[in-house]
Formats: sequence, structure tokens, C-alpha cells
Amino acid sequence: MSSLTRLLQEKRKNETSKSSPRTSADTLTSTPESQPLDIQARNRSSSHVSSVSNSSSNRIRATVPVPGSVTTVTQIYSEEDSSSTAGSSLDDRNQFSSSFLNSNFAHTASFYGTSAQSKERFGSLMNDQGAAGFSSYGGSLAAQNRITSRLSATSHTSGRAIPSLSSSIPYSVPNSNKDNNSSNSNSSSLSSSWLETYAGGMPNNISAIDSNVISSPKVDSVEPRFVISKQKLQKASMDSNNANTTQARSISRSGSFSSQLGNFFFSKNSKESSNPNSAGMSFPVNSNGPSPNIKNPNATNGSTAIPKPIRARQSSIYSASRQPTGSYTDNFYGSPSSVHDHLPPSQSVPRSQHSSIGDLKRFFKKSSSNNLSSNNNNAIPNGSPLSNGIPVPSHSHSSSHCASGNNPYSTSYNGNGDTIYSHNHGVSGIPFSKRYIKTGADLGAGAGGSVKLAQRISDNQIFAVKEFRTRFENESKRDYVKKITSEYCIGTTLNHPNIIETIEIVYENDRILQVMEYCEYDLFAIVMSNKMSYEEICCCFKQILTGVQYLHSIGLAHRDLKLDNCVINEEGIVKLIDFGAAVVFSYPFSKNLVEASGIVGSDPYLAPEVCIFAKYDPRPVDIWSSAIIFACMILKKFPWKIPKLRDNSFKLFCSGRDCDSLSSLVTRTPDPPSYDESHSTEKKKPEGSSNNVSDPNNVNIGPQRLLHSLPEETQHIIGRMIDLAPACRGSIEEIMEDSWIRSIDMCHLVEEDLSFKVVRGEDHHHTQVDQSEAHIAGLEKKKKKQNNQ
Ligand SMILES: Nc1ncnc2c1ncn2[C@@H]1O[C@H](COP(=O)(O)OP(=O)(O)OP(=O)(O)O)[C@@H](O)[C@H]1O
Repeated sequence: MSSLTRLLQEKRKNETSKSSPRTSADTLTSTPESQPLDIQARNRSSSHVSSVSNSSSNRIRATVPVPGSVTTVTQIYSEEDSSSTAGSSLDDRNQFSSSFLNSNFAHTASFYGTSAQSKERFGSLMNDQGAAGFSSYGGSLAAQNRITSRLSATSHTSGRAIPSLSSSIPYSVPNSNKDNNSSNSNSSSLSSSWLETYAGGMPNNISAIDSNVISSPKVDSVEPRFVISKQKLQKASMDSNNANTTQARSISRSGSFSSQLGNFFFSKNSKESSNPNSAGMSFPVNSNGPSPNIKNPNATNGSTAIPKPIRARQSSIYSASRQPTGSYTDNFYGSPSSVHDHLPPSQSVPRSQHSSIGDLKRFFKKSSSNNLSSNNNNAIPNGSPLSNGIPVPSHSHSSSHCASGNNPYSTSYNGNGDTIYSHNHGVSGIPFSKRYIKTGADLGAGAGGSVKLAQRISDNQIFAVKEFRTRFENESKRDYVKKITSEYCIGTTLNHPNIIETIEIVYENDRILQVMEYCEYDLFAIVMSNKMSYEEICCCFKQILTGVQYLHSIGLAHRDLKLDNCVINEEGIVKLIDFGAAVVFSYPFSKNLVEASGIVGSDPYLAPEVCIFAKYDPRPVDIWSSAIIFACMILKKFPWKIPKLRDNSFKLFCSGRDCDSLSSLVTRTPDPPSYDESHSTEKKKPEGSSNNVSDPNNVNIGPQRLLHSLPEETQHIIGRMIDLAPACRGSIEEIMEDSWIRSIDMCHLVEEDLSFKVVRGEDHHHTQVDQSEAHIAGLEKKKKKQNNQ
């Protein structure tokens, strides 16, 4: 037990004797009869916000260890909190259709805590009424009835955050979040002064966190898994270049994609220009699908008719972008400037002096007109199914900006049952609305915007087009453009079969549209069909992990992994989408970890450290979320609605371990290597089998509570993935080496000449569902219909 915990316990012990007796529900240790797991989350999502809001009134209490029991750090919950913990057991699967569906329409949540002035938990949901819905659990289905509670919940936020999980780990984190966390980031543990400093009123720059007692771990050396080797980064960088690409694709050392573009847009002459909030997607419609999601056609000068959002996803790249190490344009050959000036790829590009939204317009216009200069690299190979005989430019806007342009993974079919992933083509200089037509219904909408189906006129190929949301009233143009550009740049830079390909981004009629390859199904819809075989689930899981492995290998973390952010094509290839929350955690040739900040992600998939620390390593966060995805696919339920002690299911999961508090569990560090083999093996047993000291056979408590519901061969590695301590959680490399993972017969692509062919796993086929239910929008529609009947 840390001295801090002891200190707090003593302090609280005194308080306890004065205060009213706590209820049994307050303890981390729970009896088997305690509240079962719960995923009926739709109407309780506001409790997340509320509890945060009310945290200043929460109090920390500690109990003295009782023999045969487990010492706990307890919380006194608000009524709202405790009401959120009722639920159903994991085995109670009959609620799958409704509750899982409802609760899984979780649009990304983020907590601006450390940076936003108001420390509100923002969110947005673009809905047809033009109102912003607010969700942590809810998407559009449940948004309406939650708006009120969220509005009120956020009106009295106050914040408290534990500085950094790894602040005591000797990374040098270059200028990390200097702007908002400088005063906290160096505290290696909470001292008694913490109480004095924060117990009363919270400073403005601290976000509210449950009143868990945390002390960051002290370690003497950097764990190897935290170190990104130069070789690895170089290899990853080389892998992502294809033979024709002379431009550098690696992530440049410096802030972030968006920061560099931000420099481009905003470095000087911050002049007002046209408003990004206006007309809807302006391509012609050839179907009876719903009209475009027009939010504010009349808005001008930055004002918007969209109601003030309560929550919004934080542009995490933006956070990282505030690190002025180097310059993006210093070595980013695909920058707008470089395209405009036709510089050879090897030359550095000086930082642009353009700024503001006007620059965004110019950015796209110029690149459009200059795109032909880089066409040769992107021409469709003759004979390719996509080739129409003439070399056409690829990524009509994008290739010039984000060092991409040769992603070979766009999908087409050769008529022989093989999927061909070949280069893209487009026609630059022609307005988007003349090149694409909208077909069919909407695919989905979330915090980032709405996604619709579109057909490219030149070759009838279908694409998913994301129309980025308009700028929030309280969002600066700078933040807005940074968010958009970072998502786009990441999208166009990534190059992997399990990552969605961004074809181009278009700025037209004051709308920003991202054209992506289209996948026929949302993984969520497939899971909802309840038809997936176990082998199919394993295949999808391994594909997700493969995508994560790729991301981590190039220094990026997704941070919003969830079923909704996985799509799957007809060939059974799973792709990760939505990089609006992604962060760079490592830059090439640097061994430094760039910590992420903010509560970003979707409640049920959040790793516990995200809710506790202001800064954290984003990699283990992805690992945790991936495990939750797996559990959801198997159980058709969320194990808990949010990883906080006020969630009884999560509390039960945390209970029964040989540890005295959640803080201690989350800040544990790996055992040092031991020469004694047998001793070390015993110590490194998975959590599920070793930590449940109260009763190892009690499957209602501790990690076993979740693990026992999963197939036996999966329990070891899933247990490693949901280790409460991120420092002990398995790395993606370790996970991929697991014997069960290795044994999964995964559908994948193999390269054949210039195209890629799908090799299907032999022990399964991939479920397909009717297109009317293949995407979240369709499922929502169906649900609405059912409700109206
Ligand atoms: N390339 C694609 N192919 C098929 N469907 C897609 C594609 N991209 C997005 N979608 C659909 O659109 C939905 C919303 O997309 P996305 O997650 O990018 O938006 P978002 O606004 O960032 O959402 P969220 O707030 O949930 O993170 C997805 O859940 C999916 O149903």
C-alpha cells in the first residue's frame, strides 16, 4: 500500500467515525449477491456525466483491512450514481436485441476536462432535426430522452483529475500538453498536499474524475514494451511506402498531422473567411433516400444554428499537436505547399504563412488544380479492373496533402470471386457533385459527422462519404480545422487492409467531405444478427488486432475502438474506421512516449485509466477496448456500462483481488524478472486465476466474473488485455504471439502482382445481413419503426 493511500486511509478513517455508516454497495469488495452485471445503459449514461459533475461532493473513504476480506477505498455515491448500477447478469442474454442495440449506439464521448474552459463533457449527435443529441451510451435512438438530463448534468461540472499515469516513468514527454497540464504532469504521486490543493474547489484546468485514490507508480527503468525501436519505426515506414512512392509517408516528427496543417492554416494573417457551416452534401440524389443532413444553411461568420453541444469528441491529435517539436512541413513532402510549388519530394518545405478557413479552401482548390502533377504515380495499371485505359489521378485532392495517394487497398472485384485491391482513381478539377451521386440511405451519424453512400459516376463504384459535422458554436475555427485535417491526414496516411482507406477529401460548397472505401456491413450489425459463429468472431477479432498492431507499429493509437468503428466487407475483411480520436504516441526516431489526454472514447469500451488520469499511454487503451469488443461479440452484451466503481458490474470485476484499492490495481507495475523460474511463473499467472484471493472459485467476483463467460482458450489472453493496470496489460505484440490468437484461421489478403486477393479462413464463413440492417442508421430506422408500432 502506498504511503499516500495509507495517509488517506488514516485521514478518512477519522472522517468515517464522524460520518454516517456506509452501505455495503460502497465497497470495492462485494458479495456474490451483489448487483449483477448490467448493460441496460441507455438511460443511465447521464450518470457518467453527473457523477463527474458531482464529484466534488463525493468523498473518499478507506476501511481498515479486515482479515479474510479485502481493504477497500470507498466512495459515497450520489443518488444518481447508485441508481445506475442495477443490471442483469452476463448470462441473461435475452435482452441482447434491445439493450445491446440501444446502448451500443454509443457515439464517441470525450471529456475536454483539461483543456476546455467549462470542463464539460461534450458530445454531439447530428440528427435530422438539427438538434445535437448527447450521448455516452446513446446515439440517436435514445438521444431525445436524454437531452434534458445531459444538459442539466453538464451545467454544474467541476473537475478533478489525477495527473499522469506514467508521470513517474522516466519518459521524456516533449512539451506534452504544456498548455493545460503543466502544473500537474510532474507529480509522480499524490502527496498530502493533493488533498489540500484539490479537496476544496477544483482548479479550472483539472477535469473531474471519480474520487479514486491514485498514486502513480514509481519505476526505475523504462519497460521494453514502451520503447519503440528505430528499426521498427523505419520498417513500418518502409512498409507503408509502395514501390512508386517517392514521398515520405512516415509520420513526421513534430506535433501532429493537424498541428502541422494547423501551422499551415493558421500561422499568420488569421483572417476571417467563409463559414464552414452551411449547405448540405450537394451531390445529386438518384434515390428516394433521406435528404442530406443539412444543419445550418443560413449560418454565416462562424455562427451556427446547431444547438450548443454538450459533448463532443476531443480531437486528440490536436492535443498532441501542441507540441512544438519541429515542424510538419519541415519534412512533410505532401504538404499543400509542396504540391503548390512543385517541389521535389526530397526538398523541405517552408512553413506556410496561410491561415484560417480561407486557407482550408485554398488548400483544397490549389491541390485540386495541381493534382495532375502527381498523377503518374497513381495511374491505374492497364488491365486492372479499375483501369479505363487512361492514367487518372488518384486521391484527387488527398494525395497531395497527406503523403498518401497510393494506398493499394481500395476494393473492387474482378468477377472471379476474388477481391482486387487496387489503386484509386478520380478526376481532379471536377466538382464533387459532378463526380458522385448519392445512392441509397444514410449509413450512420456520430460525433464526427454523418456518413452517406455515394456512387462515383466515372466507374459506378460505391463509396462511403463522411460529411464532417459543422463547427460547434464554442469551437474555434482553429480547433475545428485541426480536427478535420487530422482525421483526414491520418486516414490518408494509413495503408493496411484492416484500416479503411480514405480516397479523397473535398472542400466544396463549404462542406467537408471525406470519401472512403465502402464496406457493406457494420460489425455491430453482424453481431446484432446473432448469427456469428465462434470461429467467425475469432477471425474478426484477430483482424481488429491486426489493424491495431499496424497502428501501434507506426506510432498511432486509435482510442475509440468499438464495434461501431469496425466495418466489414462482403469478403469478410474487417476494417477500422473513424480516426477522429486517434493520437500519435511516438514519432519516428524517438523513443519518447507522447501521452494522450482526455476522456476520449465510448463509455463501455473505455479503459479504466482513461477515467482516472489526465494523461495516459494510449496503447493499452486500445488493447483494453479490443478485449471489450471481443467480449461483446461473444456475450452480445457489455460487461459494464462504464469502468468506474459506481458501476456495480465494474466494481465486482475489480473486487476480490489481492489489492486494497482500485488505485493500487490500476497503478500496479509488472513484477521484475525473476531468476527463479517457478516463482516467476507463479507470479505471472493471469489475473483471472491468481488475484481472486477471496474465493478463486467465485465467478461472480474479480476478473473471473467476465472471463468465465468466455471460451476457455481465450481467457488467458483476454485476461491479460483487461488487466486493470495498463503497465501490466499485454502489448499488441504479446497478444499476437498468444497461442490461441496464432491458431485463429483469419481471413486476410495476399498480394498478387499489383492486386490483393482475399484468402478466406477455412473454418468459417462470414455472416451477411440484409442491407437494410447492415448499418447502424438502418438498425436505428428499424428500431424507430418498431417503437412506433
Ligand atoms: N467506410 C465505411 N463503410 C461503411 N460504413 C461506414 C463507413 N464509414 C462509416 N460508416 C458508417 O457510418 C457510421 C459513422 O461513422 P464514423 O464512426 O466515422 O462517424 P462518427 O461521426 O465519427 O461516429 P462516432 O461518433 O460514433 O465515432 C459508422 O458507424 C458506420 O455505420
